[in-house]
Amino acid sequence: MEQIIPPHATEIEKDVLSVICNRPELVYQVEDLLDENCFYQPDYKFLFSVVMEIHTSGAVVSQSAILHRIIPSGRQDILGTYQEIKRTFSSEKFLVKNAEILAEYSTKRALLTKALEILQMIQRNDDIDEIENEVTEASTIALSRNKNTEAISMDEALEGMFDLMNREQTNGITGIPTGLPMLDKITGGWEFDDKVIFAARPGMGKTVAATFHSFYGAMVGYPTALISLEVRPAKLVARMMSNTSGFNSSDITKGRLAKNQKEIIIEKAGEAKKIPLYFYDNTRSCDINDIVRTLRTWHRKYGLKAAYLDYVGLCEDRMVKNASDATAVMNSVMKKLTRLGNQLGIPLILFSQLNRDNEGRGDKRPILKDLKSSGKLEEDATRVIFLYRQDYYDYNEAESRGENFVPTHDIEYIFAKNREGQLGPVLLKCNVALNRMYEPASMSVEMPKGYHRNDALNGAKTSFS
Ligand SMILES: Nc1ncnc2c1ncn2[C@@H]1O[C@H](COP(=O)(O)OP(=O)(O)OP(=O)(O)O)[C@@H](O)[C@H]1O
Repeated sequence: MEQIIPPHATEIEKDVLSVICNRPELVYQVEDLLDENCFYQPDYKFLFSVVMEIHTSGAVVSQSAILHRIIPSGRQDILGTYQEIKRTFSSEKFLVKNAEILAEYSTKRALLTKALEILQMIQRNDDIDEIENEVTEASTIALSRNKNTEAISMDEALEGMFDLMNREQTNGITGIPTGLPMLDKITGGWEFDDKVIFAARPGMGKTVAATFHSFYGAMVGYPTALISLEVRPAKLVARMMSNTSGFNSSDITKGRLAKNQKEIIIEKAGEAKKIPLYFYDNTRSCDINDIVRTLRTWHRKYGLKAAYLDYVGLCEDRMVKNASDATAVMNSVMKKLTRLGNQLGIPLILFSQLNRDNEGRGDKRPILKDLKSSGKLEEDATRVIFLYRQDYYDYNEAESRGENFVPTHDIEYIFAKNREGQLGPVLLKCNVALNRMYEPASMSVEMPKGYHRNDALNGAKTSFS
């Protein structure tokens, strides 16, 4: 393939650098417009990164501060370039304009790299879905070009408010129903901009909650992704069929049902076939980049309205150089998920495993501090819900004493963070053997008959019953 020289403008790069090296107080004018990738010439790129490091540390970008960074970095070879840039006179008048030109060149170079990748994929005859994903990423690069300079006008913001205000409500909520009205009352259902973190110790019911809520949302017609990185789809649906049939999920998966019971399961499975619930094959990859790409494809193909991920701590990220740095991996995973949720405009319901910090306390109910070791989870979440079942501890204690144990089926959904909503515990019921959640006043949640769609997010109504 013919070598293509990436578009760049070295003279403008030099001009911009000379202004900010001679008049460092002007750096603020371009700090949101430029990053080091906006510089093509390697020495200029390095010098810019040095200037920005000093600037973001809060220090004055003086000649001595610059030299103090260059000399220990072993890049004395760059001193000549720096002196030359200092001697160059450029007018500050064009600083912002020139910075915009560099940002544009940088976008064009990124697009060129992406376009060459796409070309190679086409030549290799790669899968069309993979190619489409790269094309989507290319348009994201192009769209993000003016993200720092374009304003949303008052008029546009008001239009957005009207869209929210006029959304159709179903059973008093605008978001995706959870299957539990008490929960919907507090949350308004999962909203398009939600990043919900469910956090709990192992065995507290994360997978029960993920399967129950995702099944319910899909059942009432919202195309939903259920990504479990530890339980295979066959076992996840066994839990769902356990809920609808009333047979213990392990009896289903271990082949312990009688013939007539199996017939009931076959009937329930027949009803469930059309439900728009999509499972992820976790044997293929646990890498967040593959998960994000998959969700983008499903959003396009199936019109996804919600995605569940059980659990984020199992995600890997091949882009993080030091894979053993769990905090760096988690932060990168959350950044990618948050960006995806914002771009697709769908709620993400993410599950997280807590470490043992709570176990040493008298009251073992988790608190926000327990999430701290999981990086930016709390920061990025719109809601944080801890799951807590006293039964779990009481069962273990009864067993160690050789006593009988009668479960209360109590489960607490503890809202530790809830944007636009109340905080504190909500007492619900959870029959773990049947994968069934319900409210204390009732025995079970009425699962909708057949599959119907009442799409409260966009007001569209269709029926598939
Ligand atoms: N078929 C069943 N019969 C009885 N108990 C069950 C059954 N299936 C699951 N459980 C119990 O239900 C509890 C919740 O299970 P769940 O898989 O939701 O936990 P989790 O929070 O996802 O934990 P982990 O991360 O360890 O999988 C566990 O204590 C588990 O032992």
